[in-house]
Amino acid sequence: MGTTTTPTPRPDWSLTPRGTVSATAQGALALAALASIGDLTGLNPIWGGAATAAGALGTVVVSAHHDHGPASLLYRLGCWLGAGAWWTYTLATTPWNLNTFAALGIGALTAGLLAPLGRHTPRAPRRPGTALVLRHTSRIGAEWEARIQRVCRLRVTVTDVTMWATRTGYDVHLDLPGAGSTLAQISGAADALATDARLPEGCGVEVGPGMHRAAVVLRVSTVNRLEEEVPFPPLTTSASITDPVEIGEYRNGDVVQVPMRQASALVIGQTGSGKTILLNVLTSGVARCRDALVWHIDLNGGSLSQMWLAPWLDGRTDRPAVDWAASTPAEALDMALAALRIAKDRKTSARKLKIAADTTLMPVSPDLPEIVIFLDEGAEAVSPGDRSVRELREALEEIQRIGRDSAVRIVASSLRSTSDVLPPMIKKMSHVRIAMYVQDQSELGLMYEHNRAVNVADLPGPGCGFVQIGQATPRPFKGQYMLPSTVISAAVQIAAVRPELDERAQRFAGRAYADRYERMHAAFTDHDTDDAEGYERAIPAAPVAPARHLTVLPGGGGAEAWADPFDLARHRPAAPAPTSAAAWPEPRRPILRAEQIHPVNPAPQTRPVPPIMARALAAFAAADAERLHSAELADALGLSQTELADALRPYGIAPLEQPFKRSGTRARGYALEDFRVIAGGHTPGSQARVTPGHSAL
Ligand SMILES: Nc1ncnc2c1ncn2[C@@H]1O[C@H](COP(=O)(O)OP(=O)(O)OP(=O)(O)O)[C@@H](O)[C@H]1O
Repeated sequence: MGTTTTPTPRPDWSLTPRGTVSATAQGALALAALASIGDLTGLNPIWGGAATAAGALGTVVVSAHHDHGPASLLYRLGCWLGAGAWWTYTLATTPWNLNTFAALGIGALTAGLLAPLGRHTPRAPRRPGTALVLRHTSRIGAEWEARIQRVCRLRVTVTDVTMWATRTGYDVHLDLPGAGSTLAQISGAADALATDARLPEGCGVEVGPGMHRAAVVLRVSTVNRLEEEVPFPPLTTSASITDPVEIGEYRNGDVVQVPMRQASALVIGQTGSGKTILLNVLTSGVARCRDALVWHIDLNGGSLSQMWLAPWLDGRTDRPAVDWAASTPAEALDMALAALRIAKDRKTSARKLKIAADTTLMPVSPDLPEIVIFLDEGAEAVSPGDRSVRELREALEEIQRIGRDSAVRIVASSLRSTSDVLPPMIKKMSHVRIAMYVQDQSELGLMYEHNRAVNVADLPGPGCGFVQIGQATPRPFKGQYMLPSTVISAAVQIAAVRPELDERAQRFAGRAYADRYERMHAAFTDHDTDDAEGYERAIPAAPVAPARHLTVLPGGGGAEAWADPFDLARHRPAAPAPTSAAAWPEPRRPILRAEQIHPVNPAPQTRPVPPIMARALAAFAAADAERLHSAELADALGLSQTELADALRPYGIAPLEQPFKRSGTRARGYALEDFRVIAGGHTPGSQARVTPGHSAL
């Protein structure tokens, strides 16, 4: 058994204080020694004052550096000032009397008793980003912290609140508390949070990821912007399919950008939800690209393709804007099989191109364009229950499976997303999923796998929808509003500049593709309007830059020859000119501005003023105003703003582009002049009367 030896502790002769008492005693003795030396050497008291000031300043700087708390700083400052004052006093007088040493003793005792205050106590940790929260938004941040605690039982930290540029809402940035909390817990409670915040009807809370896994962004809308119209912007034709297609706006004013180079898309929506208008916007977004072609499968009586083909059917363009449109299941099958052959061929034939471009994705170009097949309400036509269309369905499904790299993509639309009408594969393979206005929550549930962030209450009406891109949370948006006249002028513009299908693909597409124009002409001319004269009037003679000038065509005749409201609607301003003026057709009739025309004598007979015009004119008269805000006019006519816009659209009357101020409020609205013109009144200073083909815009 061995013995253990305990090492003898070595004596510690250092002057380092062992505790509060020794530190206090050492301090007092050192001070007394300094006072004695000062007295013996006759040191000037000014050095005492200087040493005190330097010590106090050093204490402040060092405390700030070590982030000492306020109590610690005050204690250290107090010690320096007390000791310094005592020493300076002894230099000015003498330390050798009882009172002076009594003061030193009391000072040392006080410093010893208060010593715990001097310990290093760092400030309370600052909540990340709290300093960034501006004063006027910090109240909002505090409210949301309390709300999330109440509704989700999570103690989150709001790090920032930013107002939207549109002033119609704000973003709340927050950090989750950890301890197993996830973004899903908050997004699942989005509806409850919106209710708790008492947001107005149609407004809501969108929950999205932040900069890291524990960061969350709440997009809170406080004004229902989805009720406002998003006009279709002027069309440009130099885009590439590798750029996303813009289809509308989110609540915060951000543009909805849909990637179309690699993604297939699915659009659902009940009748009247705005599907066709959205498909028109998507068609223009793809067809305007220098490296993409649109093919339509339109088994729905031509409701999608008709207007895109109209300028070509009418002989105004040499080729249609839409490269191929199928109106029968047989031709749709020919199209799908042709696209499939092209996709398969490109898989191997594009290999050299990929190596040359050193890219893993087939590079598209005007010489090798992407093909996007639009299937208008055709999902039903390829529904799983229908055996007769099995081949078409299988071909489309295979394109979705293999056509990403080969740049053959599908945009399918359907009334519903249930598996009895929509092949599950088409839904599964659609990277972009858009659900236009529906009344039934279960429809949205089926489309977005019952994502709890998706609520039918967030869609105030037609033209609104949810869009989901990839795995992102579906977000409400308002689609761009594309009018028939805009489609037709876009078709003219696109037909002039779009690419042709590459020769190799044409060979793989076969005879069905080579003969397509004849069949399209026959099929879609059949659907054309009998009123050729009226239809010609609807086609813009030449594109004009959007401007709210009164444009009147010369003419005469009786009131019976007035333009149909639908024609008037189609004479709205068109998009800007295509790349070359030579591409434009000759105008049928010269277009003159109001100030350029001579008065026309009023016709003896006049058509009765439409009731909506009469009531609107009365509302302007009652308000004694030349302009009225949309809300005011809608109220006066007992309509909602959307109903008012819908009622006036056939007459070509739309709100003024620029908002204006009335009673201190700035908003968009209508001009009396527009109603006067349509109602057959006289524009100020003019005797011009609207005659057939006249446009009020
Ligand atoms: N983006 C929009 N902005 C404003 N209103 C819109 C918009 N989209 C659609 N609407 C309104 O909804 C109506 C129906 O639109 P659209 O014809 O596109 O619907 P749909 O779903 O194709 O209907 P259907 O299946 O019956 O043809 C339009 O006449 C218009 O009043």
